[in-house]
Amino acid sequence: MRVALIQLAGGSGDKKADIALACEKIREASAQGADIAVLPEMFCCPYETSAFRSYGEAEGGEAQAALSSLSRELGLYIVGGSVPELEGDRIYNTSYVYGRDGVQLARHRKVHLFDIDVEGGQRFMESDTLSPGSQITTFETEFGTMGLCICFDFRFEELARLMALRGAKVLFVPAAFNMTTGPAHWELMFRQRSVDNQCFTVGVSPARNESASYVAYGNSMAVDPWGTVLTRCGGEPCIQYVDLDLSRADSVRRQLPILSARRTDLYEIKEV
Ligand SMILES: NC(=O)CCC(=O)C(=O)O
Repeated sequence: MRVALIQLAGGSGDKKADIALACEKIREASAQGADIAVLPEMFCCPYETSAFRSYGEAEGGEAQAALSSLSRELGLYIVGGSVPELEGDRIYNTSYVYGRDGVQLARHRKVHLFDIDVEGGQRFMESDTLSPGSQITTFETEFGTMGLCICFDFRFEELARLMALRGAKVLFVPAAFNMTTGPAHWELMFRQRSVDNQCFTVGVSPARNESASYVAYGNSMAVDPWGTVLTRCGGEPCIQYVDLDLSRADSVRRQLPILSARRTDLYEIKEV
């Protein structure tokens, strides 16, 4: 299963141009034999709370239509980063996945909104304009079950564990860490989730743009079930390809039986 991590220089402020760039890079990935192309969080919208409504779209909107028809034309899966999704008065940070036939296979609305205020570092309040989703998302492919969540969601180990317990052997994470938390936690988090859940993890970020109000860390990466980093971008726009053999997850789970050896009878805080 060949995965293309497409680290885009998106968020230019021109939504049509960002969608066109994403489509051009997905075509390039398809020509390199990718089965699954993965885009970053908010790939056609500046990552600013004030931008989410004006760049947002309802179900079936411009970005989704473009990705759906491209997946059908090229016959590959697309994990379509995320877009601001408009529903009534609400805005969600939503990732759509399309199958080889262009049909929507999954929709994940970011469950944990990114509200942080690090002293001397990054402050961001998604909850100023976004609403949280409330579903755990997995989807089926001919390669097996896949999990999907968005950036800050991945800090919450329970969510990753639940995707793994549903059978996911690869966790896809469109994301956009920043220059405060990225250097400290990005690699650690992907390796940690991979080791804990004995699965592959794939994180795809926008490229770093020093003139943006929110500077993404980049460093899109894929990690295997042993915790080894298989591929990694730097800060520049790039596409990295990685071939994943999902039987490696079964093999690691057999040799080091973490998931099956859990003592779920003990993992509950009881009133005393
Ligand atoms: N877009 C996000 O959710 C950013 C998450 C992040 O940077 C973090 O440190 O967590």
